[in-house]
Amino acid sequence: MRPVSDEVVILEAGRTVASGPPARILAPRRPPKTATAVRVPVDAALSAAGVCATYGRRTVLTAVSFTARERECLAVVGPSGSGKSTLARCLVGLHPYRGTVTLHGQPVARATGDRTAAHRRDLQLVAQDSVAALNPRETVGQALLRPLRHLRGLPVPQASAEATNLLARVHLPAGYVDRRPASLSGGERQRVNLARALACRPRVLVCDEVTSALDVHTGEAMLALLAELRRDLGLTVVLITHDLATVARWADAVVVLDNGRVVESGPTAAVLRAPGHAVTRALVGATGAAPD
Ligand SMILES: Nc1ncnc2c1ncn2[C@@H]1O[C@H](COP(=O)(O)OP(=O)(O)OP(=O)(O)O)[C@@H](O)[C@H]1O
Repeated sequence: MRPVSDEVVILEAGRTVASGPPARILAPRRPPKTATAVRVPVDAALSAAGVCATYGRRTVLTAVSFTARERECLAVVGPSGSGKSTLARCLVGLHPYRGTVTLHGQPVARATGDRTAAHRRDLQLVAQDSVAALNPRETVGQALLRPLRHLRGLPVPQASAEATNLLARVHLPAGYVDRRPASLSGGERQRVNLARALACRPRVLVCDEVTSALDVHTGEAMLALLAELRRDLGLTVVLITHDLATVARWADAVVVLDNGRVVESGPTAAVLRAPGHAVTRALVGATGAAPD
């Protein structure tokens, strides 16, 4: 087709976004060099593409990209200070970032306040510090009722019944609805935390060092519970940890962060058998996590 006008104007939402000779404006454009081309698998549950984050002027995450497939346990590992918790906070909208986070193919807004209610429900964080995460003045029942009433919109009788179901789901007795956080063990508090995240019926859980404050036995029980929830509820779990022994036992795939960058990623068995980066080798060496 031969252009017949001297100038083309492109309007978007009533504003001129481009104008000029047809040959320039209508020519197919190359993607900008800074764009991150990411191929996302069809069964992707959560994807990060080129995520960058700062604290003030200090960059702590640089172009972090990965994909967690549906029902997968994807571990994010790295040394202390490598940016794991910051990444967890970016994923759930608690820390500002550049780049794209996609949930089941839909880009999510960068701040929790701007996210759709569905995105806020679908993507839940279980934080490391179960003491700080729970209000000491609230009973377990009150902590569970809030998301059930406000995010799920359940009336009180159904919300109360569902609170009991959630406690059963995390293997706690129904009578715990009347307990307060101070009267719970660390493992029990972390289960309440998990039950509260489950109250939203999420599709993806981001678990930030959820076992680091627990003894080995209680931590294993928590990881076994997460595996059970993946199987029974079809959840995808992003497991943030510094412990490669945990990764070896529970994760399908792993992303290794160092100094805010992804230095290695892939299926757990392959990465641990032949770690390609010095940081991964050091983590494997520290925990003796290499598979048989
Ligand atoms: N609130 C903050 N203000 C300024 N810098 C911060 C803040 N929180 C974290 N940082 C810095 O950002 C970097 C990444 O921290 P982050 O907590 O994300 O790492 P991490 O891998 O989770 O570490 P750890 O395993 O020790 O918990 C670190 O250098 C840390 O000092």
